Amino acid sequence: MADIEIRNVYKIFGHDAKKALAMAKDGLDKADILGRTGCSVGLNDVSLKIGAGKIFVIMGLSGSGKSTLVRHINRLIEPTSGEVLFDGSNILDLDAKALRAFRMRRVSMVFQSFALMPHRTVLQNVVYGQRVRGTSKADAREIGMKWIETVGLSGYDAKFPHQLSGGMKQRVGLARALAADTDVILMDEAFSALDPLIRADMQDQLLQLQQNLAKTIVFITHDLDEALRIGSEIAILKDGQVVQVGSPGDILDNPANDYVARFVQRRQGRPEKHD
Ligand SMILES: Nc1ncnc2c1ncn2[C@@H]1O[C@H](COP(=O)(O)OP(=O)(O)OP(=O)(O)O)[C@@H](O)[C@H]1O
Repeated sequence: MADIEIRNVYKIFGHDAKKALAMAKDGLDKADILGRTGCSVGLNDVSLKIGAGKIFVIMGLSGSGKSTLVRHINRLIEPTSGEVLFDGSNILDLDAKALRAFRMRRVSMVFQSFALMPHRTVLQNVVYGQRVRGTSKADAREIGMKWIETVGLSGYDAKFPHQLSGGMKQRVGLARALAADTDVILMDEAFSALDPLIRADMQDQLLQLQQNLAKTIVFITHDLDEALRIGSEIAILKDGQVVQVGSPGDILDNPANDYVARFVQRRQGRPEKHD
């Protein structure tokens, strides 16, 4: 189990990050800062607490900062300013060796693009993390076969990624993250490339698995329906800022502002409110 705290994180992309950071802290908006400095504000004073053992969804439109935010949790991206705490320790303090161990044992990631190794079989892909950390071939095989079966891919262990459909590839990605047995799984638009029925199946399967696993899952999506379906808690991002955090019920019943309300109205098929 692991809980994560993101504290006042800013991420500025571009050469004049210091100037842009000061402007963001002064409350200038993203477009203004881009115009004046050429820097893109990826995240703007994001603070979030992600509780252990839950599915926490980060939702927002394209460019709102979802991928940038989730990549801070395994330090694929470092903040321009702010802290990322994992069970109370700042992961920015980890040295290279500790960071490798952290990525191997504590947090794994499932990508929209599957990111499977094409010349390795399903089983080899699934057990890769276990093998890297020194698990014997026999033990890794046992772990791998268990997860391959759990995600519904029995009989496909010796196939190569190109022999699988998109939905099957994403099951391999999920089995790989589960086999790595980390406390936290980051899922970046993991189901977005799948067609609607397969996507709904994968959502169901994730919810079902989670009942037993109780992992800390951070799930990114641009789809409110998906967020409401699988999230215990949902954070909505706009222009790198958190505009609302709440349960699915909170988001539906009490949208924090017009931006969130428009998502909810669109979902319910009502005409948008203009005032
Ligand atoms: N490497 C980078 N260099 C420059 N700007 C970047 C970089 N990565 C992200 N950005 C900018 O940061 C902002 C947030 O991007 P991010 O990819 O996190 O959004 P997103 O919500 O994940 O979008 P999408 O749903 O399209 O993946 C955008 O304005 C983007 O242009």
